[in-house]
Amino acid sequence: MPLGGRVINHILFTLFLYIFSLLCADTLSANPLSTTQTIELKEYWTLCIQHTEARNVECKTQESVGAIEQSFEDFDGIAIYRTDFTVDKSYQNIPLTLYIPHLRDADEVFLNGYLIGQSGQFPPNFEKATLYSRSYPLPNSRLHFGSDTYNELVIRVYNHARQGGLSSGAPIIQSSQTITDQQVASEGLLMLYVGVMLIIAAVQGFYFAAQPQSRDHLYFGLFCVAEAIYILTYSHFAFASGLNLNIIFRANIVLFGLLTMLFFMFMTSFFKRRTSNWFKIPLLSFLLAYCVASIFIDIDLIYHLVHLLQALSVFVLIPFYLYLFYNAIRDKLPYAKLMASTLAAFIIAVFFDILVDLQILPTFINELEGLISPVFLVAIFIVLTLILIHKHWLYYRNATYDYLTNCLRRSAFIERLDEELHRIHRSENTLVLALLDLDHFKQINDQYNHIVGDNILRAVATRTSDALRDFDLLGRYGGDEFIIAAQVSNEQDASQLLKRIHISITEKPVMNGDKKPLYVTVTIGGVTTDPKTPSSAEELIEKADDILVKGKIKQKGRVHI
Ligand SMILES: Nc1nc2c(ncn2[C@@H]2O[C@H](COP(=O)(O)OP(=O)(O)OP(=O)(O)O)[C@@H](O)[C@H]2O)c(=O)[nH]1
Repeated sequence: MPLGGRVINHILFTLFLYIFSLLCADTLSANPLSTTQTIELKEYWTLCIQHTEARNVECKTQESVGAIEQSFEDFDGIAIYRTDFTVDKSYQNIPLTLYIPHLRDADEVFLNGYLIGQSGQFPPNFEKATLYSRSYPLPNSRLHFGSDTYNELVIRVYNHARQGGLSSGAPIIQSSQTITDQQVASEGLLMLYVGVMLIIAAVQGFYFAAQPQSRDHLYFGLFCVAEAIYILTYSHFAFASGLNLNIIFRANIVLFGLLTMLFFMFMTSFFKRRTSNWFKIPLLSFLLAYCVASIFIDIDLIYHLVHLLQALSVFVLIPFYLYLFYNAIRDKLPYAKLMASTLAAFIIAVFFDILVDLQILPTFINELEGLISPVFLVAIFIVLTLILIHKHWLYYRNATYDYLTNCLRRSAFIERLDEELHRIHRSENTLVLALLDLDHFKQINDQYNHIVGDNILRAVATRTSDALRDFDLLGRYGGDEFIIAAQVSNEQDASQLLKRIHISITEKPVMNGDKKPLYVTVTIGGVTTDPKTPSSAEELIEKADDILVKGKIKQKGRVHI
């Protein structure tokens, strides 16, 4: 595995450790029971329903509070959850708050007959407050204190177009301070997630600008922007923004489609898969139609669309991605395994999210919701970003440096030489440019083998580089030819430098495993610039080449200047 891959693997491993420690912390703090005292609500709740079209009311008792469909099937209308509780006198001076985890519907909450809060709106101005948890302060003046006086809690829910009610568990009552702390913490986490997504998007935008043929940077950047906005739709900031909640809800659903589309484009682009148009065009058309339809479709029907997209993700896209991973690993594409495992973690999280959303998991598994916590997703996105950046860096490196000797490639050398010549001319200094050609190298290759030849090329590069200063230039000009450029004081200084390089290459043998040590000889042809006359890189290289060719004919193994 290349060094970069190993480094990323270590980072990945560390991140996963970090995530799991955070997940544990997250799960603990997500359960307010473990931190401060909670006022127990009765386990038994009465649930009454009234269908939109019918007048009669039906009631059942729930042993532990749950979704409406646990007690009544296919319900559409107003459901009323009722329970009672006592509050000890010691709470008289403590502000208390009722916290309801994620509720799909609009709701109104009554304490001892008084409306204490509502989210969303009931018809006729229906607004669906589906994405948010609720917290309602319980006014002390409305509470009855003492262990023998009961308080009545009623939660009216407008359940419409989808099963719901108190499907995420029972509400809790705690000190307002605790609930606020908790909400600030989770809102802070969301905002951190949004910030990280936007930073990643900016980084990807930068890399895309530097290398426009790499569309994966573009798609991943756009994906992160869409993800940031998607997460914002869940924030309390959106809830309190005054925007119509149905509009935020629709935006959330549209973004879900957009994210699916961008993820598909990113995956096919990263794994360089030319997906058949028979697959791609209908798929992208469907996703586009989904996004447009989510804006205009009647809000009652929107969940049918969502279910369609969820089915497409589970039955078509996830198998397709697994097929991509399989092919990439089989073809040994760069980063295939690492990318596949990171993306697989992300896909599992999304798949899990879909199952939680459809409420088809046993309740205890829902506890694992930390899997889709922002910390987990941020870690995945950071790993993806590192992989993309490393891929870009390798691309840049391979375009700039010679793979075998680690010297500049010819084109990169000429580019840097041009810059250096401008600088040298402005400061009226002198530069020496020299070509180094190994003597009888073909013979070495033929007599030993190419691996020995490669070792010699590497050794020559290292020795030359050691003889130069950090800011001098060293490049590989061709097969067994190297090129250097260095600032010198005058021609004599240049000659001394080239002799020093010559000695450092030839004085010691190159050790050749258990075979005998090999001495190499090299011919060097160099020119110096005139501080008063500007010269181009091409002119200088041509002159040095002339001197080298003539030098090789005249006397090999020497410095000619
Ligand atoms: N091992 C190895 N050989 C290479 C590499 N690139 C080029 N060569 C070989 O380097 C040799 C260059 O030979 P020439 O420049 O023609 O001549 P020479 O044998 O060095 O002879 P003179 O330069 O006239 O002394 C060829 O045999 C190439 O196959 C490489 O990356 N690794």
